[in-house]
Amino acid sequence: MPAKPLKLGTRRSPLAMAQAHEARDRLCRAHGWTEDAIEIVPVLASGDKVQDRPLADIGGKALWTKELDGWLHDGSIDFAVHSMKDVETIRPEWLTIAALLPRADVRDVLVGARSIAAIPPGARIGTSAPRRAAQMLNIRPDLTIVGFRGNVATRLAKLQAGEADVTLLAAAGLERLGQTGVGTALDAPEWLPAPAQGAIGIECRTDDAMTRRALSAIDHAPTRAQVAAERALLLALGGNCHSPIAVWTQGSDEVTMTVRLYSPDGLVRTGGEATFPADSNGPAELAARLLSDAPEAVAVHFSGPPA
Ligand SMILES: NCc1[nH]cc(CCC(=O)O)c1CC(=O)O
Repeated sequence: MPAKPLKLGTRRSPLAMAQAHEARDRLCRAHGWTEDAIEIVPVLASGDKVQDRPLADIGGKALWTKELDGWLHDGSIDFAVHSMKDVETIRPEWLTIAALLPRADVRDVLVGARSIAAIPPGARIGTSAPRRAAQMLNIRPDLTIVGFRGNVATRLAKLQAGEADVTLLAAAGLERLGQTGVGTALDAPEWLPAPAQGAIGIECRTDDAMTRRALSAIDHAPTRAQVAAERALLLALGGNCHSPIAVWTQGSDEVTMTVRLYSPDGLVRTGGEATFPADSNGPAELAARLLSDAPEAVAVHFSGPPA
């Protein structure tokens, strides 16, 4: 057992809490600790406080980690558990992603229709994610997008209340909330997930050797390989949460990445696929190739690699 309980910081949405419990269970199991070795410390994140506007318009992914980053920095917590999909591509040096838990189902789930083809003409799709909106409009330009923020239960309730006809949710989130019967999972390569979807990451202070060592015991190498490749791709594309990008990675030592970039209205799309060793320059090379091929309507949403 650690000398005193380790403090695990998490957002307090039901999904974030489920993920925090999964992290605690895995860590205790790996080290033979009892549950009281880890104290769960929940926070209401800025991203959860503002529900009426798209995240991309109010400050982006930083709003999911701002409070927990502060608590890590001042020592109020020892580590923080995040959906890697929500963690910015560039993180401060003093933070380290010390563990990635085994990736869950990476797919999106369509709720409200049995398939994309079965969605009635002109139906309203509830989503605030640029990738989901663009991907759907690319396949079904007749559909209308309506903004749809909030946690999983809120979005399902909004759908029930008729605020939209169809919505899209991550299979991983539904699974972790025990809602496995909901909707139809959409398969690649027709429909691609978001970078790092389905992966839970644990961050701690880079100089906290003890916590890093404890977390390394539950790091899942294949997930790390895929998430690292997807984050390297995002970095080299200069994408942010406004940029409609979809990516699907298979493999671990050697990875195959299938990528699509869109204009926000979904009308213009470019894409590519490549296979390379996970720890190579492959993601950056693929990004450079995609950007050099990208039509203007797509390219303006990607700024390229940082200078
Ligand atoms: N954008 C919010 C968010 N961040 C992570 C997940 C689901 C879990 C995951 O992808 O790891 C969700 C909900 C959703 O997209 O339906």
